[in-house]
Amino acid sequence: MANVRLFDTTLRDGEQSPGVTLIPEEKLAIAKQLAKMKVNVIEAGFPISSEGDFNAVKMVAENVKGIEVAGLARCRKGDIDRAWEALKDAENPRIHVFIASSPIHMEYKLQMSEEEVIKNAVDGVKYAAQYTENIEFSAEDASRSDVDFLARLFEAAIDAGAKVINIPDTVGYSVPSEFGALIKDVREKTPNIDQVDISVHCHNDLGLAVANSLAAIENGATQVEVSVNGIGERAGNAALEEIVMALYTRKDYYGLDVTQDTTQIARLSKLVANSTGVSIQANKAIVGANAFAHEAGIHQDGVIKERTTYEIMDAKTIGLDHNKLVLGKHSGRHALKDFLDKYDYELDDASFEGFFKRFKDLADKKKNVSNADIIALLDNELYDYEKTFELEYISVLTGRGLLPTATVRLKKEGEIIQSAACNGDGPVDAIFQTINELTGMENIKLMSYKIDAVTEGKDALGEAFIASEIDGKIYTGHSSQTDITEASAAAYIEAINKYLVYNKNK
Ligand SMILES: CC(=O)SCCNC(=O)CCNC(=O)[C@H](O)C(C)(C)COP(=O)(O)OP(=O)(O)OC[C@H]1O[C@@H](n2cnc3c(N)ncnc32)[C@H](O)[C@@H]1OP(=O)(O)O
Ligand SMILES: CC(C)C(=O)C(=O)O
Ligand SMILES: [Mg+2]
Repeated sequence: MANVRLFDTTLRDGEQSPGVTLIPEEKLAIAKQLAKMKVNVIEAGFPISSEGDFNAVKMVAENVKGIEVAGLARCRKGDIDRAWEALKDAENPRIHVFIASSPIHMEYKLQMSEEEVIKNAVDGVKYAAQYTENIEFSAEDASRSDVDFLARLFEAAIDAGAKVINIPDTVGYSVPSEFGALIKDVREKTPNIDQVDISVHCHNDLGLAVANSLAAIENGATQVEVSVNGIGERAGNAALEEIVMALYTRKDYYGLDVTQDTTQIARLSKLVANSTGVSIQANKAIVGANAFAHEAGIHQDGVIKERTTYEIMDAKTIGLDHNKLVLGKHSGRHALKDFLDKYDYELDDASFEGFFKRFKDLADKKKNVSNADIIALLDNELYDYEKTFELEYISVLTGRGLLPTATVRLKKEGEIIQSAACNGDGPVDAIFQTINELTGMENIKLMSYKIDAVTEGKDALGEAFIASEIDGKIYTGHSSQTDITEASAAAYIEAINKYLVYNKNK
């Protein structure tokens, strides 16, 4: 059975979501999870755009094997050299060059004629071809371009050496029947198109990214570009989980094999939400909190009698399996290891011992430890990076008629530094003021702060999310603890640590 190749751009277009900055270690953790899910290509970044992004692409290229790793480049020698420098140690590197093809972009942005765009595209593809045969060429804003010009541009790019041509709906303007027809037209009008994969890259400005991508697949697209949770520039990209589950659930209709491991979806989605700070709306298809919840009595009655009355997918298919072993304060290492194996988490021996201790601490405080609690605890330590500051001690004094005061002690590079106490407008503000004083970080602007409960019940774990602006970029932090003041402090410190890692070579 044929299949469509999945090109994931969470780490490139996804990172273009307003307010998202991922440090290289976060990109690596996400890339490893994408590889586990068996996507075909990971676009790890745009190496010329910054030192941090160059390092991230390099880290992914060097460490994630068995998968193609792509880097983006404009049709400029400097971009292509930089992309190759970052990608060269990948097992299967792909250079992705692009140039805009619509009249609006050519006239106002590029200030180039059609012939100049073709020349730049051909020169860019040929220049990339000295490094690798694996070249993808994108015609930015293809859906607002003249189709005869697109066909000429693609013909020239293929002759120059492109192996994949990408047809983006860059501004999410198309509607499904029209976008499907565009793919068909390009196929009919581009004489050498049979030599290459046809890719699509759809944006969600009108909420049609997934529908447009599926229409393209029906009209012969062989690669689809997606991002986890649909994040990306403006309203985002086609959501990976929606495309995969549409093809999987409606195999009867599309007749395509799904080669991805769908059971990795839930974990991937949570990892991306935690790392980017872009939370998932409750009614989001596939991965929203309500996606498998039933509220109405008639539905509940139907599901109790036969699940498929109201469920077209089984939650287990996306990895929301319920572990039968009950883990709690009486569980030992074997049961916890079994849980980690089942959910495919890899911890080395030293990290496992530390995690086992934290699990026991949690079980002492919380009667019922759910799978979600354990996964939230694991998510605190999914990727290892240089943590300059660590929380050593915290206490907060607050109440009616009291001036909220926090006392905090931190470790800096493993050594305990002095404690400090500060007042604030509220207890959380007092914590953050104290951390600012201890770390010497006076230039932090708190953009958002949120506390969620991981599960229900008064002993639920509290999950804190922070987004802070430091030197014009946003850094996020996340932590789950039984004590929300501790979770808030740890999340705030995580954002500071990420800033320090991101800027350490500057
Ligand atoms: C549709 C997309 O998602 S495309 C990817 C968009 N992603 C990003 O832009 C994120 C990363 N970008 C960046 O960090 C910066 O924009 C950089 C480093 C790439 C470039 O920065 P600068 O050199 O300061 O240029 P700036 O971004 O202001 O302008 C873009 C320039 O590239 C040109 N350009 C745009 N696309 C292309 C292209 N595909 N091929 C060649 N030139 C291009 C523009 O015409 C403009 O040229 P000009 O300076 O001669 O007017
Ligand atoms: C770089 C290209 C593929 C892009 O992101 C777009 O056109 O939206
Ligand atoms: Mg895009």
